[in-house]
Amino acid sequence: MGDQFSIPATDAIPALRWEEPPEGPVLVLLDQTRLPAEEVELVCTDVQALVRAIRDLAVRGAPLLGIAGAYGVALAAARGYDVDEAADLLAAARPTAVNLAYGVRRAVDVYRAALPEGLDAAAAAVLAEARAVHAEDAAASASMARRGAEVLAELAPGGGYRILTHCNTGALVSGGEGTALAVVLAVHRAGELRRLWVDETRPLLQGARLTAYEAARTGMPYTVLTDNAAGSLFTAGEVDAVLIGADRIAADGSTANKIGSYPLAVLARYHNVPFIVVAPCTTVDLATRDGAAIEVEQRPGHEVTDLGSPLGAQAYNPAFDVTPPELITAIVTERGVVSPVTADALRVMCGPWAE
Ligand SMILES: CSC[C@@H](O)[C@@H](O)C(=O)COP(=O)(O)O
Repeated sequence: MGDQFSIPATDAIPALRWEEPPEGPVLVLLDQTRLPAEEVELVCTDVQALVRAIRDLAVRGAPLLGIAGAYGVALAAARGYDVDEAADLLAAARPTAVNLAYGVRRAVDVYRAALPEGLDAAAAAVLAEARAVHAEDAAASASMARRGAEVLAELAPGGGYRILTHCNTGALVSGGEGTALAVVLAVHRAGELRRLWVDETRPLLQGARLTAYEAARTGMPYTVLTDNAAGSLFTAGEVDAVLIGADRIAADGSTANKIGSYPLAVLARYHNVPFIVVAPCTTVDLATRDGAAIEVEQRPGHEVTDLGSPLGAQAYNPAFDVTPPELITAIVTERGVVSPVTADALRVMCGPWAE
């Protein structure tokens, strides 16, 4: 079994970092299952521990999973484990966010290419690659924030925005400030955020716990609502735009994101409100043809029934749903914006490496 232990978190609260204490390299994660009640870090000394942290959602969110996957391969290499076996375990830890497989593959490719120079050189090369994946995501986040704020101004002119978001897409899922929440933060810094509506995001409350935590830390005006209150909010004319992230965007623009995203897209269309997806090109998977081809992770039923269902109650608990491209007003990446969402425009923006 993998080795994990907990320590109090520091002030800076990075979602993840690499450390090299005398006992050997470790990957330190902010344990997102314990936020906001406790800021505690989880120290992973081996790949099994990291895989468990990924499955338990201690580390989560598509871009961060890619970063964690790359560092996981680096950890295996640095500690002398079987790198191929570690890579397989990591890539299979969660199936929907394509970033995880992407980060693992990038790290393994670099490891294999460097192996003729020796094990130490290969371990150093793969760590450098993991750091590059991390840094590139930070840069992508900054670019998405800028582009997203511009798109919002075009699609919903007027400023003073009331933005509805779902799940958690901020610094907790990124090497930088995140995806959709990075855009919201840019709007807030520009003095144009009237209100951030935070869907609580059942069953694991990534909105009520994590987005609210980030909104509070950054001083945004925010309000948490139950997922099923969103319709009333639209009816009341209280939403100017919906901004969400993505776990996988198929070649046709179909977008898998946290369960409950698709109903928001339907509501947004009915109420004529822009529905904007913000994600790096590492989330675009041109090898996945369409929404039906996206594997949706099914989570354990107790996550749904724990709140008081009778013992033995069955649960339907998909982690994600898929929004078809025709319901998405725009997809914003670090490379540009597609609106309307078409397969050709996506390929031009994120190909050829996403293929
Ligand atoms: C930039 S994060 C985009 C998505 O990864 C996010 O919205 C999401 O659905 C995360 O789901 P989670 O199950 O918490 O990993």
